[in-house]
Amino acid sequence: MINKEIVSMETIMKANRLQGSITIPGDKSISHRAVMFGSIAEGTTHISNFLPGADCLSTIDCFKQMGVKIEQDGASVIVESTGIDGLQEPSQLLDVGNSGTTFRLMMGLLAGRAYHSVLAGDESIAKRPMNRVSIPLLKMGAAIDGRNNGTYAPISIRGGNLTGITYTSPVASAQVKSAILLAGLQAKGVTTVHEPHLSRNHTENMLESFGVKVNRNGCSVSIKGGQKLVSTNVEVPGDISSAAFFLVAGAIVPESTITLLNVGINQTRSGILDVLKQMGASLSILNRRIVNQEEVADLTIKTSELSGSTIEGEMIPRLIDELPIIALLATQAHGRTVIKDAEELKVKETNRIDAVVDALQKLGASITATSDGMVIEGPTPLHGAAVSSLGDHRIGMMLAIAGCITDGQVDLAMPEAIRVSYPDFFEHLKQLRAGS
Ligand SMILES: O=C(O)C1=C[C@@H](OP(=O)(O)O)[C@@H](O)[C@H](O)C1
Ligand SMILES: C=C(OP(=O)(O)O)C(=O)O
Repeated sequence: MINKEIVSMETIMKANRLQGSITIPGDKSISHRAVMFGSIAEGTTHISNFLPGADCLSTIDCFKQMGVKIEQDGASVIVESTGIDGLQEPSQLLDVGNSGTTFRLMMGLLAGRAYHSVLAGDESIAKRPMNRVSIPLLKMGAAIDGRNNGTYAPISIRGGNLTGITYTSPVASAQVKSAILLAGLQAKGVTTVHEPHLSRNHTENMLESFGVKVNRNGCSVSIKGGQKLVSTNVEVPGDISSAAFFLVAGAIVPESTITLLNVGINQTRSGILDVLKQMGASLSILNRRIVNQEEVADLTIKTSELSGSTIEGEMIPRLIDELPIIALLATQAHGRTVIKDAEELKVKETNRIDAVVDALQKLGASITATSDGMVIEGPTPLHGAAVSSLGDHRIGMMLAIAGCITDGQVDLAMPEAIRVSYPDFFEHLKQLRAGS
């Protein structure tokens, strides 16, 4: 969120070209889950290529506070647990920092624990709706409260004694689905979640790796309570949501060729690849392989002639976090791009419809907000301006990539927000500018 006092500033100048290859850091969603599931599985879990971003470090801190032994050294993590019943009642508030994923998945987990806990986070977290998770967890029998009748953090939970439910979620949200499944794991009977479109399925994939049986049927998933997780090793693939910034950079900066190594391309996450192809980008998907139930590939992108497109419906959950950078891509495409069915953008780290539209308008883009997305006309030359990440990592990275094509520099306030998901972002951008 906007601080009155600007902490720091990053200046980004136009790039003549971007060349080279980057190994994309670990996936944020999968890193969170590896720590969480390792912490409730009996035994030792070794995690490699863990994302040491601020959000995932918050997840580690929360479990350490509940007595789990976790050693983290960069991208390598060792979790030692006696199982879910070994999690101790936290004596202090659990601080998730800026991480919605930590908050909502922990709500589901703590709903099954027969003790008291309180979850809180930063200013942005305090504005994000948590009732999407409190409502189903209350139905399962947990006692949950928070500001505005359990809607906003801090949220207090007194868990235990849960009964399985069948829940139809009004939103396609992996955080909601995962929270209910984690509560369901500790509930009597079977718990089923139906969602309007399939959201990312890393929870289902990884629960299976930890020995839990999960039944999937289209947009529905069921789990039987009482199953125990058995520790395993997790190799985290690179994060496609981080790769997206350099995919777009490669497509819009002149004379560029960028290769991104080790990128997770799970079908429920790879909407950005479909959109790039649909818009005419020169994109190659190479060396496809499966790592721990997750598909991985190397991606090469070149400067491309692009045309506008419509992005809507079931595609939205497959690229929800990529929409800010897709908006930038659309400013350089011929014709109109329409993004709809994306109201969820309003409840992320910022209202990402307003944040994207305001910032890109400052740079000279032809972009307007709609009630459920945005409309962009292109191509438009962009110019430099003073802008801010507003404390939102994805807005910060989008603006840094915009600075690579603007006439005149982009002065980006609050660039430190980027540490949440991509601590090496500016280093990687520098390497590509240098053509290494
Ligand atoms: O489950 C996850 O790891 C995430 C799910 C998505 O949120 P929603 O579940 O709110 O769609 C996504 O935006 C977030 O960055 C990570
Ligand atoms: C929305 C995001 O994360 P979270 O919900 O975990 O804060 C994101 O990474 O873009």
